Amino acid sequence: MPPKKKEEAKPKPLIGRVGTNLKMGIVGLPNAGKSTFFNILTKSSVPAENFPFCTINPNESRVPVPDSRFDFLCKHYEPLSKQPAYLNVVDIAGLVKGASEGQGLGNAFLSHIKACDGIFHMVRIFDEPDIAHVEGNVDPIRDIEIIHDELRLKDVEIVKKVHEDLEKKVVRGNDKTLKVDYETISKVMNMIKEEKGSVRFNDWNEKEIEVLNKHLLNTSKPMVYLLNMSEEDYIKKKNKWLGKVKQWIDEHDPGATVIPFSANYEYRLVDLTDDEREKTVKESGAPSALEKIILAGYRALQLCYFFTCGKDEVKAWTIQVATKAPQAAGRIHTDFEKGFVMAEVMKFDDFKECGNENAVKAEGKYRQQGKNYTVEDGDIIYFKTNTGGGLNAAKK
Ligand SMILES: Nc1ncnc2c1ncn2[C@@H]1O[C@H](COP(=O)(O)OP(=O)(O)OP(=O)(O)O)[C@@H](O)[C@H]1O
Ligand SMILES: [Mg+2]
Repeated sequence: MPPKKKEEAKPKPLIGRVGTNLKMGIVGLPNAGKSTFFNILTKSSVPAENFPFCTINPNESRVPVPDSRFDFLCKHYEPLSKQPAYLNVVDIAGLVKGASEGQGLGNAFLSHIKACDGIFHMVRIFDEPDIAHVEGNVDPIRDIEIIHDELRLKDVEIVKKVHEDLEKKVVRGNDKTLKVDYETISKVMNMIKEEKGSVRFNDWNEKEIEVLNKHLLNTSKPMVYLLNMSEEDYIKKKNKWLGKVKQWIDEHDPGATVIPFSANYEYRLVDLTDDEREKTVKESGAPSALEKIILAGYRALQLCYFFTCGKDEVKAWTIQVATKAPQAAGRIHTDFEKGFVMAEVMKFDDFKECGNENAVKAEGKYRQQGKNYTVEDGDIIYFKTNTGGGLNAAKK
């Protein structure tokens, strides 16, 4: 008897919006360093001033995702056009205690967060007497708790309404089609009613995730903590809050990415020429944390990319993790999804090791994959499609 074909584990759907145009929002108290960080990321000219609420409208930017594999491919193919993957980042005005009840920019700010898919949580651990702190003094744990609380309280407000509405329909109206919705939302309500409760901390099943994705709650968004320290502390790798904040996060948000950095130091580095930057980093012994931060944001959104390569273009195509080959082809053109025949896939490491496509083929490592193939990060792909009658190798 032939061996039973192993069932491929179906990946769980992701919590959040479906798509590749996802965004990280920078969230934190006023004067935490959000706009400074945004400016560094984009080198754009958002005002970064020493007064609260200098960012009134959300500012959005696209930041190239650094990747040595992409650089290698560009060097190899010397293409006319180079298209890296991008991370979308939004600078959001500072949130204050009571925002969920309309304090500060209140609800406007919270609706900006709603439009984001993940959060860079900017935490001020720099002590700088000239830069005002809305709460009067530097205390990052209190600040983190304020942000968590406001995000949670806004969710409570939203969920309460949804819950009441579902209760009417399911309990009183006996509408069975909304039973899962009602049960899931009741579970969410019990969870976030509690102080420090968060949707993201629970392990939801597929049906529940479908319900959650109708509401895109704040506390379901992945969070990357950025601990903004003074330049001096960053270079010395010492700060009195660092240990305490990490411990708090370990306890209350286990598994979250935490990156200490210094917005001031990065701001200085970003204006230097490559040579000057290299010299500064060598002298200080403190490398830039920017690449790490961008990658952490990209990963938090559960995005990855495959490459298409040729003399015309080397391009990284963003997809959500666990995307199948036809849907990945659909990123290039919707016709490629409809007319998908196969994906010819090289692994980047094989390509690097062998030196060129023919050598990869000769080694038998150039693989033809069908519609059930799950594209992996860094795959180099040629799609074959039957659009237009014939069989086409489709790159772009
Ligand atoms: N690591 C740091 N050390 C010292 N000063 C810093 C650091 N990071 C930022 N600053 C300074 O703090 C001030 C406020 O920064 P920024 O405008 O970026 O804050 P913000 O979080 O965007 O505030 P708002 O919510 O009001 O928009 C600026 O003067 C900036 O130069
Ligand atoms: Mg700002």
